[in-house]
Amino acid sequence: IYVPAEPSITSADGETKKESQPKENRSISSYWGSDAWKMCHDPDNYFRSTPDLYSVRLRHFITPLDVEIRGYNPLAVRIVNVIGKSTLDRIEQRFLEDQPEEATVFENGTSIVQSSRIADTLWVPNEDILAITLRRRLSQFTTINFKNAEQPLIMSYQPGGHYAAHHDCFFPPDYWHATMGGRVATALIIVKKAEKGGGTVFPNHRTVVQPNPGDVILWFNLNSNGEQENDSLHGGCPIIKGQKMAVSFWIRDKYQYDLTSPISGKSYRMENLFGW
Ligand SMILES: O=C(O)CCC(=O)C(=O)O
Ligand SMILES: [Fe+2]
Repeated sequence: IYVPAEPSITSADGETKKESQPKENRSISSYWGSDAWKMCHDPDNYFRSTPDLYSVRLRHFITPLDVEIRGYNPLAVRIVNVIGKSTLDRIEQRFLEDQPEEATVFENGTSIVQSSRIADTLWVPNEDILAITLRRRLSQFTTINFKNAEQPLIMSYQPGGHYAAHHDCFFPPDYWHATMGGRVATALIIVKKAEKGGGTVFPNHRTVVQPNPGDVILWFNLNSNGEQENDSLHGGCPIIKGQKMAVSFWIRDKYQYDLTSPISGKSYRMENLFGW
């Protein structure tokens, strides 16, 4: 396959700028719909909520790959235990050694601090050996071209931290859209798991994913026409106790030569993601 030159995407607005401003005096629950909020606080009741939800063990070359399907349309999966402990330690170490910043949300063309998202975040440059290692590993078991992803973002959530339900794609399109396309999919590596709370909720799939360190949650935000999948709505549930750490890869839809859909205008499916 043809592998394009590595793009050097930074943040959504093309540079990591941030406007520091005080947090509004607003409760975090006010950023959530009551339904999603309820799901976040009762994750066990939102596991097997769809009748055809199941786990599969794929034979990926010789490696077994356990995949928990949490939503079909669009696809949202949990891939179990695919990132090794030493790699997770490296991620955590980097976060501790470097200088994380307050998380921002992208609104009206600029990145702002807002209490719809409370976390500490650290971008890992694309050319950094850690980013290269992670991309290489993620490329081993999916058809996605991780070279066409934004630089990975390490996120740490403490009690009170959360990321209210949202879509990952930008409308109107962001700075990178013209050259790299939209955020077709998101891969979230789980580094540390909160003791209580901190699942990833997909309100329209009616499910809360409660992954373990080493798992990857992967979902599609766009269909093969580049249109937003409304049911890709998701959020990071509030942390009640402990700390959650994860790494996000927002994957752009240009140069995804192996991630093709036979049916134009339709959602990506398992066979597109795992390539059989
Ligand atoms: O922390 C989570 O569970 C969700 C993170 C998220 O929404 C994202 O990285 O786009
Ligand atoms: Fe997101």
